[in-house]
Amino acid sequence: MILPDLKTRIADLDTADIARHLDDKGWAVVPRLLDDAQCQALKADYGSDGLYRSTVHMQRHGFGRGEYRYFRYPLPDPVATLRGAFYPLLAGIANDWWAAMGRTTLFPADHDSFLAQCALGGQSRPTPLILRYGAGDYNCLHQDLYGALHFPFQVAILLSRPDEDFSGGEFVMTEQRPRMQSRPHVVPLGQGDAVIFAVDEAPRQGTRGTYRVKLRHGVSEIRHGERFTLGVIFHDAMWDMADRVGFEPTVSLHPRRFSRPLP
Ligand SMILES: O=C(O)CCC(=O)C(=O)O
Ligand SMILES: [Fe+2]
Repeated sequence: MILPDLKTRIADLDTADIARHLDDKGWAVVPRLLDDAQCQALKADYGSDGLYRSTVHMQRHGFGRGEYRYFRYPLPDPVATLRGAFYPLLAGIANDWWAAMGRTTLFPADHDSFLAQCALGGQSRPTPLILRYGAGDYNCLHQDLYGALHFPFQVAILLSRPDEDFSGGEFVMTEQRPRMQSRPHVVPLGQGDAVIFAVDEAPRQGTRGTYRVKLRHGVSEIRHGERFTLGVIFHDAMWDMADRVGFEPTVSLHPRRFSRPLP
């Protein structure tokens, strides 16, 4: 089922404004994308075992503390609508970023074609997920890379109310910069807000051309209550379990400077 209102809302978003925020910070917020009822329904479905292909206890893998569940195909709504509607909006920005970083592959305009590319490379397990944290839980800085192929953006939607359902539990990102100290970001989110953010690398303009920064995201400790998030990742996964990348390299990023290709 496609949710026409949600689909139209996403299609009507100001792509240029989102691109500016992503270029500037590596993330952009869409306020109140899901309403209370949609957030409640997603949270209530956390216990519906049949919707999920696997459940991950983060502590067992050293990913932090808390739990998440990967949806199985076919994705339920609004997850399917969100994934299908955000992809075309972001594919153009993704192609601009890839070109700025000197990469030649192009992202197709529709999500089904991109998923077909993932499947050809052995990545066919669905990656959208719901995360649940209680008091004392947190999510270590990581990247949701599940194979050789990845789409450069993902979306997370906060399903709980800050200060009412939970306190603490802020969505954080670090931006690792070549030969510079890392820059922290704390993204302010209310219930139903969506944050679009960079999965891995982002291009930045320097005085000597474009350079790359590496982004990781996570969640600070929940002080009280319960916090749920819906995560929408556009590439499918090669692995069966919760593989994700989070290790800090022990050496600084190789600078990899290059210039924007000529038009
Ligand atoms: O709970 C959060 O806000 C972070 C979710 C996350 O790591 C993701 O959606 O990939
Ligand atoms: Fe994540």
